[in-house]
Amino acid sequence: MNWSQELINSSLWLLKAYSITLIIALLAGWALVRFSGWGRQFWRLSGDFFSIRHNPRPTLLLLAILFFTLFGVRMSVLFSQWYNQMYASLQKLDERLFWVAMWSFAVLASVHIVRALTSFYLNQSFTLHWRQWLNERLLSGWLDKQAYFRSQYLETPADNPDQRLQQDVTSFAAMSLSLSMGVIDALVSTIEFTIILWGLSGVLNLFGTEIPRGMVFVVYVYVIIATVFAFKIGRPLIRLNFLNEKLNADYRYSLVRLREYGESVAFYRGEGVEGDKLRSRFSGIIGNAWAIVYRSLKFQGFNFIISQTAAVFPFIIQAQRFFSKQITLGDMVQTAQAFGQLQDNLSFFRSAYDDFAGYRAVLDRLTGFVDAIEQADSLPSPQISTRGDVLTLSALNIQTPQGRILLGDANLTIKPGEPLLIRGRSGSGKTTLLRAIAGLWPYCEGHIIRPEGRSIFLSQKPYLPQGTLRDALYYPSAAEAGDEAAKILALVQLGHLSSRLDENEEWAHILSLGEQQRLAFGRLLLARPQSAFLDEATSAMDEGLEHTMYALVRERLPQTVLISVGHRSTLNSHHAHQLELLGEGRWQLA
Ligand SMILES: Nc1ncnc2c1ncn2[C@@H]1O[C@H](COP(=O)(O)OP(=O)(O)OP(=O)(O)O)[C@@H](O)[C@H]1O
Repeated sequence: MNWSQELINSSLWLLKAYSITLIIALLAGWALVRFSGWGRQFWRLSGDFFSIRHNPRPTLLLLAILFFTLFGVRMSVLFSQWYNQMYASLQKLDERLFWVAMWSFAVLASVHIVRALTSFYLNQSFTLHWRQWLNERLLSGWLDKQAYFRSQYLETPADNPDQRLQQDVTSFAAMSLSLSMGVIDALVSTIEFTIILWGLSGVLNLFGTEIPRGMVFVVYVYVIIATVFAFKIGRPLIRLNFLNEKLNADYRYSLVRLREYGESVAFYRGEGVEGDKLRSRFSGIIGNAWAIVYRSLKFQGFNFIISQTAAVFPFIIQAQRFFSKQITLGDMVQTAQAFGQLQDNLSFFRSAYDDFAGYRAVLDRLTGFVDAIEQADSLPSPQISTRGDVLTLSALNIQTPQGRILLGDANLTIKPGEPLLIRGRSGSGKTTLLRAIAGLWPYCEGHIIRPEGRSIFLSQKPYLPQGTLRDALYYPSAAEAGDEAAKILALVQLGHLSSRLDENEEWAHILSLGEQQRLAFGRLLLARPQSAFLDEATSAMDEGLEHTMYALVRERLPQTVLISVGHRSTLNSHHAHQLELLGEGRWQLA
């Protein structure tokens, strides 16, 4: 191998291949985005990531990855030539040439290792950045305008958002890159190795017919026939693997549910029913796994036959030309090697077809998720503004999603120091009125003016975040060090917990419901909001505790506009006014 010449040749080859591939890839990319449904889906998800104005880095990285992919193709061509040279030296018993070949290999292998590692690093770095970017885009869309909550009102809410955010985002980035670069690699390699094989092949005598360059045609026919059969035998595996994912996810979900509702199941002694369900789900997984095993036996069996035959096939075809001294041993070995490469590259398109079906499912799930976010954002929202220190409802109408009127034309003003109690029978719309005031209920018209400053909503089952008790007490603000938290705990009669303020526990499972409700009152006292909305927030307390909690709030937060929802008559004494929801939208203020 003439190194300086090879360096020039390879550089020129790379330059030419890079320019041609880049132009074709750009044109193909443009046509796919323009004319194919999935191309459009791809661009909708990630077009902004490739915006050079925003950030040129991803595009530059991609250009570098393309370069190293083509470099890889060139390296395999050089290795193929090396095989030829090496075996030629053995055939000629030329020791000098043999050692030259060994040194050449050292250089080639070193370049190959550096190239492969650089390529690996660039690929990983690009996929990680892409994944980070897409995760952030979807996560902020999901959180910012409360789509995670409001999307439940859509006709077709996005199922399993957790899977879409975690698994699909990961697969999208990795598969987009591996499929696109895989296609480029396979196409360029196919062209290169077809050229090599073309040069090595002579006239093939097949059943008395002479086919010039027959070897090249034979390899294509061989691979096409093998591909068709492999496709037919392997096809059921796609569905079985998909089913495997789904059955495992269902089993996991049932196990998580058992943990979540452990206490209720234990009280009911429901282990039998739960066990039956878990076992039946698990046996579904095992049944499917056996189907995969049997199908894989056939599939792998076929693949073994094909690959074992491919190992000797090119030798058989070239044998006659070798023994009649038309080609060297090097040519013979290079033929086998090029044959193998070509077979690999052409097989790529068969396996890519399967991957592509999975990729389209990922695209559908992710664009469905973006649709759900956009639709949730465009659901109507009540007009809410903040002004002064009173709460005003003007001409407020609230309906259910089905159009049943819950509150008709409500007009009222609530001042600090004059708390309002909302009453009404179950299902009359009390909680929904609070949701409307919080801006969470899309099905309402009218105007809501909330006092300026912070609002706090306490529900019957308070939300406790993961973390320490201190985090739970300050939620959603950041926890503060110091002994104010302990003082507040004592006030809400949770003094026995003050030594455990900084313990990381599943507090939602440890604290009783009454304790959780008192913790929520502590949160209210710490946050000192301008308005507070309490939805059956004392339902699990006895009347004495309820009295203490309300007395605390009224004494410590006299400037807070307070609205409660509740059924108990003991609540009356803590509220200056009562709003009674009478059904069909009628209401009465007392
Ligand atoms: N997401 C929803 N989709 C459809 N209907 C809903 C939804 N949320 C609430 N509703 C309906 O709206 C009505 C009012 O519900 P809401 O929870 O406000 O009642 P409530 O007065 O607070 O009842 P309770 O005293 O039992 O807590 C109910 O008929 C309920 O079924």
